[in-house]
Amino acid sequence: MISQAVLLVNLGSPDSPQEKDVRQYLKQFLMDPYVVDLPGWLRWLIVNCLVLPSRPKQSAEAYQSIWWPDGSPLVVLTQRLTDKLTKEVDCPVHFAMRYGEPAMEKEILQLAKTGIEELLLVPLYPHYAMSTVKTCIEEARRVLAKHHLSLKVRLHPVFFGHEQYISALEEVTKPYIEKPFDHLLFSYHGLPERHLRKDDPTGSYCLSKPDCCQQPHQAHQTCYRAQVYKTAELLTNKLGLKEEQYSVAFQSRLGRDKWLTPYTSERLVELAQQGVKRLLVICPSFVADCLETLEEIGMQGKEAFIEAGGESLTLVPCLNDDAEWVGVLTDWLKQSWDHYPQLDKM
Ligand SMILES: C=CC1=C(C)c2cc3[nH]c(cc4nc(cc5[nH]c(cc1n2)c(C)c5CCC(=O)O)C(CCC(=O)O)=C4C)c(C)c3C=C
Ligand SMILES: [Fe+2]
Ligand SMILES: [Fe+2]
Repeated sequence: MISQAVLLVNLGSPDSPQEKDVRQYLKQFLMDPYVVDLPGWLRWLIVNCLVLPSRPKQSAEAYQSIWWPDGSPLVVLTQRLTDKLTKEVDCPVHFAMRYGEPAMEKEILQLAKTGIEELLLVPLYPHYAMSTVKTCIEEARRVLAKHHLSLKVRLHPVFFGHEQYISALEEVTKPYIEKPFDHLLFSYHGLPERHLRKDDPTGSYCLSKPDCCQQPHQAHQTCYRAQVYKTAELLTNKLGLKEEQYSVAFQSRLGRDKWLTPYTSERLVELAQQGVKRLLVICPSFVADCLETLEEIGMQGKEAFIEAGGESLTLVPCLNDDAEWVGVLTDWLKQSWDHYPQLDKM
């Protein structure tokens, strides 16, 4: 039997909600070439001259409004999930964050020192994007090369359409749709449209026509938009919702580029103006509640919706450390890992 370990990876948070820690975190995050995918000198200029002078103060206030006594909700919830999985799975289960602490480098090194031979990297993102999954893969590759580690690293694939993932989402959503509501909004984290084109393996399919994501195509293996629409379609089918009962929008736009549309901020106002009073919002691009769900939707979004004439905005919680989700991950981790691709063969 070879010795194995699991490393769950999520995005990460600042060390504290203080402005100086938020600045350091934003700097590391936004200097990542898979996030701000511009030539190095231009990225440096934008991050240092446009973002860092003002954003840390604004983001720190947002973080302060959702921070928990034991830390950032994203980190605390990922820790709780890890603790529950540790009790179910026979090998060590650790978690790391792509930005901030616990850093991927530290966790991979710590596991390598225990003498494990095989590591399963599980990016906690249902949908592929270069700013999430790809950057985790590249960071793992960098760490392996830097420390000359001969560890076999396998990658858990994205799970946007996996039946068990959809069932876990159904379980957390059901109690909310059983009460009266007018509309369910799927609010996914947005991306610059350019990222979709860059990741398109055919080089020409993504965004070539308005309904490109609705036609089956090999480009969808890395098409974030096609994948998020698939999650919405599968979940609403399971919940038995009609097309007019739900819609999809994209949140958290940053900068002046064109991001995926429609924007959540605009859609919330539109829905209120169309007469929607009781709105449910679900955010399936996040597996754990975080700044983007608790503050952007649960606070700012709610205020905007009510100001535009809506009556209530209810946020459906993320999967977090929900028992059904723990069961699904346990199943995936206990299966044979042979079919998970090896990083050095990808
Ligand atoms: C779920 C997938 C995510 C994608 C895709 C993503 C892309 C992306 N994000 C930014 C910029 C920011 N995102 C921020 C916070 C944040 N983003 C995600 C996830 C995705 N990002 C999460 C889970 C969080 C919350 C972290 C937490 O601590 O709770 C932030 C920081 C906060 C702020 O200042 O608004 C920024 C900045 C870009 C540019 C991008 C794609 C190019
Ligand atoms: Fe983000
Ligand atoms: Fe597409």
